[in-house]
Amino acid sequence: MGDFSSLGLSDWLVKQCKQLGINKPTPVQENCMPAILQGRDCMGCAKTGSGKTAAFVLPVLQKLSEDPYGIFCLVLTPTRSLAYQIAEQFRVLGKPLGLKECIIVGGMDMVTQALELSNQPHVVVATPGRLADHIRSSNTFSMKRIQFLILDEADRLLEQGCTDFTKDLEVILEILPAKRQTMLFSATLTDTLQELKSIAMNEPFFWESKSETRTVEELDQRYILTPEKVKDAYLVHLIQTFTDEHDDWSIIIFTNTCKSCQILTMMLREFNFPTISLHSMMKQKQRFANLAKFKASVYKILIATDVAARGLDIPTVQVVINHNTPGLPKIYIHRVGRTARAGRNGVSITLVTQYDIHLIHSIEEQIQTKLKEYPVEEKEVLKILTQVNVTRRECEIVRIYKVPPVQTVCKSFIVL
Ligand SMILES: Nc1ncnc2c1ncn2[C@@H]1O[C@H](COP(=O)(O)OP(=O)(O)OP(=O)(O)O)[C@@H](O)[C@H]1O
Repeated sequence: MGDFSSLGLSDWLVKQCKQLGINKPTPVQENCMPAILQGRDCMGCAKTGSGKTAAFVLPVLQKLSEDPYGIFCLVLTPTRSLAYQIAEQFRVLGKPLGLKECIIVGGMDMVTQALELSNQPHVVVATPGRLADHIRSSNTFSMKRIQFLILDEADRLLEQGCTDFTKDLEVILEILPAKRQTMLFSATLTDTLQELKSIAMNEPFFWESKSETRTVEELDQRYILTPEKVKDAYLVHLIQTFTDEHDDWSIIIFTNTCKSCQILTMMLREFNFPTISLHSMMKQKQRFANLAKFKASVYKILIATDVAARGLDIPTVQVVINHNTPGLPKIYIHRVGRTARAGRNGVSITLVTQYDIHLIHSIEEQIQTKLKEYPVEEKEVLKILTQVNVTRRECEIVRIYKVPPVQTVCKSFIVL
């Protein structure tokens, strides 16, 4: 493996990388960066946590330093928190350039954003919905001269899921110049390859990490088979065990709905676990505040919907628990990819009910890895079962009627 200089990066950028502990390029960086620096469109598909962000940030900064003007680069990404994370990488690595970047996401003030856009930032990082709103409602900025368009988590941007970005993407693509460099990155590009190729108009350089498996080797992937009614007791038992044994570990628990996210958060708090949540029914300010507290390890447990499944890079996350089995292997790959990043170890545990066994089989087939059973002392789980279920019921009532519990059961008898 070469170093960053041999890939064509300038000394000042190599120095910036070193300061951040980025010394040797990862395979996706080593393979994609020379093509990008040569001016080619590029599609990069590499596992979670493998450094895809720097693979596009570094060449853009290099080109920007050669011919700086704004607006030079547009990055689109599916979630607001990811937009902030990407902008942060541009800001830190591009510090010597005096880089002006601007973040355009929903939930924040439109007028302030419009002003920032009209100030000609070098890099705009946006979620498609809010940027399309600005394009529809204002003519105070132009993207006619952008040189780079980057679609991060590109497959998500193009799929027609519960949040459908395709209409907004059409509005955005309409105002971009045809002559530009387009880059598409994700850990799961292959399902939507044809649609993606049509966005990168010039025959793109395509790089995919050669590996049998689609998840990283450092990730220990486990499952627990449990009846639906015992699931929460397993969850409490797991959290208790991890927090007892590893006080420096952070844990993300994924669940499928905002409601479930709220109830589980309340329930784990009743057991005195330092828990915080992230889901789309929360106000944007609250989402940022919660994520910041989790990143700073003020709270060690985050309960999230799939709004946090992609891209988030939090090195302290050692465990991912899937409270529900994801319906799509792709979602599983992104969720468990929140741990075991950049060569670190991590564990994922998926709670599987009798109705989810077929889902696990299709996940295993896609990732080309067999999940191993996670050993649990069942009698310890049964000891807390009634108490956990009573607490959950109380939390459901509190959530509906927004009244505090009439009586709080003593939870201190959980001994593990
Ligand atoms: N060459 C490198 N050497 C060491 N660490 C690196 C290198 N490049 C990037 N990193 C670090 O690796 C971590 C993961 O990188 P990044 O978030 O870009 O992953 P990703 O491939 O985009 O993952 P995902 O698919 O989950 O979005 C970051 O903390 C980043 O700073």
